Amino acid sequence: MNTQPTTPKHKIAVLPGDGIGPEVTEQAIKVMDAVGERFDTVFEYCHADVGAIAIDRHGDPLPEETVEACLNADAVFFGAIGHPKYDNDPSAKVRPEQGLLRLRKALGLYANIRPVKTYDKVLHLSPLREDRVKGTDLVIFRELTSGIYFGEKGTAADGQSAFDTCSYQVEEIGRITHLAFQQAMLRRKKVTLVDKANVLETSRLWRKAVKEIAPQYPEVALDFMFVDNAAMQLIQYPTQFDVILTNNMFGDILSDEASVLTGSMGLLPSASVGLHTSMYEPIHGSYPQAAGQDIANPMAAILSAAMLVESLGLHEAANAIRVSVQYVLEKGIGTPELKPGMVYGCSQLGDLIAHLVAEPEDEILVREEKISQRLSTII
Ligand SMILES: NC(=O)C1=CN([C@@H]2O[C@H](COP(=O)(O)OP(=O)(O)OC[C@H]3O[C@@H](n4cnc5c(N)ncnc54)[C@H](O)[C@@H]3O)[C@@H](O)[C@H]2O)C=CC1
Ligand SMILES: CC(C)CC(=O)C(=O)O
Ligand SMILES: [Mg+2]
Repeated sequence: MNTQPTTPKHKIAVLPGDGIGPEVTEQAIKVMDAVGERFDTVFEYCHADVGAIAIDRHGDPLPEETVEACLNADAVFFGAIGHPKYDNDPSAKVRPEQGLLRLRKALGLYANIRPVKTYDKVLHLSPLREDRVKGTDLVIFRELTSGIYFGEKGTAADGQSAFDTCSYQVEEIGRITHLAFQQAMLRRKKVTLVDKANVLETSRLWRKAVKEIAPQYPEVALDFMFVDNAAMQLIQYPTQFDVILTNNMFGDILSDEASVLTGSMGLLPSASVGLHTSMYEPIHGSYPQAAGQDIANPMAAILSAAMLVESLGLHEAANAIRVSVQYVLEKGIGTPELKPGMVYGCSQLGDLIAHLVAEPEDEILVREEKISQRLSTII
């Protein structure tokens, strides 16, 4: 009888999408393969189409086989979708974004978790004052399958008016609220509900529903902030936040804003979780201006891969990825949008981070040598 332990295998559905999506996804996969080798884990990938590429190939931004691939996987890695030919055509009936929204719904991904953390040694990457961003460590819990992005919408026949409806059910608010409070219990025990309860009925429902749940977590302090103020406070005094809980649209907007604290949209990862397979995706879009140029920052995608790996229980592997990304940034290595003088390409960074995660953390000196050796072969 063969008593050899078998190498664990994880099935990952990979949806590269459009624009820079395929480029950053390729780097994330490189890093996952490297970390898998080091920690004796195999990732088996099943590629599937979503977004504009899926419209081109299948006439549908979310073909049924893509949903099947996701439902049959242990986790989904998603790049980005979106193409200017649809962004510039308001009358387009089928749009890449519908693929993403439908996928979130099909997988029941009601919570999008977006961590925002600055590292002391790379505070200078932020365009904001270092003393303001120092110590930022917050996480946004964005409701992801309801609200105004999913409400009834339409345009009048004469083209003179249009509407989008925002509606929420108490149950939809409750399930993400529990996740946010559970996360707060593991952190600094503070939840800030961001809403517009001075104007919006749905926001008043959020306040009521969240207040009713809060007593189940007596150690967690709950406070409330209107979204316009929150947009300002996030830049002015970001360290006041621990867990931000908010609806779909406010979370979408505030998290792009929050990326400025760290220095780039290309640095923020996310996890979307809910009823079925979880999905890991950078917060950025398809950044079409950069597509095919090898200049997009792959770190958001690579850090999303770290969240994916973590979700599979591979904590050391996830940590190896995070440590390597941080190390590279600390060494002043990055894509051009981060700072003048950072001139590395998307694939160079993927190669470098894959190389770093492949071996155990060495002493700094050994790493220094490894970095310069590696750079000399990939530049
Ligand atoms: N999750 C998704 O797939 C998303 C898709 N979109 C779609 O993406 C397309 C472009 O939308 P935009 O509003 O321009 O948002 P975007 O996120 O693609 O880009 C906005 C800006 O962020 C910066 N940026 C984004 N990703 C970066 C990266 N990896 N490295 C360095 N800089 C980066 C660039 O300065 C870029 O101009 C649209 O079609 C939109 O619908 C937008 C947001 C999310
Ligand atoms: C299609 C959009 C809702 C995507 C987006 O901006 C996001 O999820 O951050
Ligand atoms: Mg967004």
